[in-house]
Amino acid sequence: MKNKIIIGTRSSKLALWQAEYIADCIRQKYPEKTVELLHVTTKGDKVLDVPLAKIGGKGLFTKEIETAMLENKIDIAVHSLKDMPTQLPDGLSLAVVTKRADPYDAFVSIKYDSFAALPKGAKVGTSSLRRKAQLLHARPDLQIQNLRGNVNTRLEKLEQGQFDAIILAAAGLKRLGFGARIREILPKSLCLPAVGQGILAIEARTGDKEMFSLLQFLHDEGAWQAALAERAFLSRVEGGCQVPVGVHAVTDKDVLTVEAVIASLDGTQLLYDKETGPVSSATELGRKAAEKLLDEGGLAIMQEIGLLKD
Ligand SMILES: NCc1[nH]cc(CCC(=O)O)c1CC(=O)O
Repeated sequence: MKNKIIIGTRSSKLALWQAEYIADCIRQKYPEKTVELLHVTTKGDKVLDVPLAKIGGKGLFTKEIETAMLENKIDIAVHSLKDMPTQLPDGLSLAVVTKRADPYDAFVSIKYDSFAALPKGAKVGTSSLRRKAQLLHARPDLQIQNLRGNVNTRLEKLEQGQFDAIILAAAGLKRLGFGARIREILPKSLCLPAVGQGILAIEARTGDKEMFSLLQFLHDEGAWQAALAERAFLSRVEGGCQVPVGVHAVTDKDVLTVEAVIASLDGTQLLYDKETGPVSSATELGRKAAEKLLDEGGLAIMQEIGLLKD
């Protein structure tokens, strides 16, 4: 049995909060164990001047951490599930996902109370094609401008007056103590969240029975089933987190409902589907939503984006 557990994490404030949170949970559950963090820099942390969609590449925020785990430098890694590719590298698996925090996107602004209050042509900052496409679908007049950097940097840019509003994941804002900056949680009818948004995932070496059983106390069944459905959707539509797709699954006892959208980059086309069925078919429901949307024109949208992506 290991006495010391090393958690690999990125060094952004959000990543550190998340890794510390899991470290604390483990320390409380197993007071006899030492839990340490090891900071790892990923490509996504280094390349800050390029829109995410242009850097592309799977595992932009996870690859270097996964390498450290395969080299036994760390035991487990804590990630936002949203940042994890659907296909994990050989030798690594999802050990557990934790209870979901707020899954939705938040409207943050100094001047305006709500998304609906934005004047014509307002400047909205977000680097996510998913948010951009859905917001433009509702409000084609808006100027959606690129906004990259970690949560703290993005809030600073808003304060400097570069934007009328910015959109960030509510979960990240709340974790970092910025919940009071949220003017409005965007309803899912306006902006469906990203795969896994609000869920923390712990990755471990496949077959590391000790870590898997040690972490079981963090497992949340509802989040796990939602993650299965949402990740099945994403693996079918492909393209990772930087394509204009949103998907959100919720469980209610034995029933799972998954809602999904695929949109064109300019928001003019937006395809929506909703599937409901038994929780035991979470994966099938996610896949079914993907197949339907691809059939109904989603495939053409994805192909067009593929061409645009030089
Ligand atoms: N891509 C960055 C990222 N990854 C996870 C979160 C928020 C936390 C979460 O969704 O669990 C964020 C920030 C954001 O999108 O505003």
